[in-house]
Amino acid sequence: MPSNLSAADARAQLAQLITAEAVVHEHVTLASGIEADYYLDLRRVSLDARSAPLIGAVMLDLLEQNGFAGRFQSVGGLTMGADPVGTAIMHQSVARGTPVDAFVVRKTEKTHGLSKRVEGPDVNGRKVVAVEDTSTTGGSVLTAVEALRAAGADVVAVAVIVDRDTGAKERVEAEGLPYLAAFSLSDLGLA
Ligand SMILES: O=P(O)(O)OC[C@H]1O[C@H](OP(=O)(O)OP(=O)(O)O)[C@H](O)[C@@H]1O
Ligand SMILES: O=C(O)c1cc(=O)[nH]c(=O)[nH]1
Repeated sequence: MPSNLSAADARAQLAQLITAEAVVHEHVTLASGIEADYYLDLRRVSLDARSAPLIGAVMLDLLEQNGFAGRFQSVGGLTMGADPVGTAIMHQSVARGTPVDAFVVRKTEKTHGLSKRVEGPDVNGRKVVAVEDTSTTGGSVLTAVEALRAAGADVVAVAVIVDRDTGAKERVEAEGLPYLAAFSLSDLGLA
């Protein structure tokens, strides 16, 4: 990503790539069991060399614009959709001279080795942001929040790339957490 790209240009380019690469108009069953007539395959952008750096920039901008600059030390979420989002933010934070670490929350605790649920630099006592590629019910990100709290982290916010506008915001806010989304459905021409 060119270092002189403005925040608005990064956001516009990312929206264009999501629309072109990740929106699949197909009948699908979602993680929650809900049926839908489109799917956001955001792994197609979070693992794409053109868009991954834009994700880091747009998500850091979102956090900064909402007052979280310097207020968290680590970022990540429930594997696997969240994993490239957390690492994109980490790499962009390093590029900006304000480094934050990343973590991965396993779906279940590892049954050998150190038996960890949250991988990466220890989150105990740290302020963290829980991220997602997309949220539908918010169930996945709240699973991550629960695991992070159990590991001693102070979760300060939830941030997602795309909000599907199907209840995640309300569920996350009911947990007392700010819910930030870089793109709404209308930003992507889906509403
Ligand atoms: O808000 P929710 O209702 O929880 O749905 C959103 C979740 O669904 C997808 O992951 P999925 O469960 O498909 O698993 P994966 O990340 O392992 O592919 C996506 O990456 C979110 O994690
Ligand atoms: O709710 C889900 O499972 C879900 C929706 C979506 O658009 N994309 C995705 O990866 N998961």
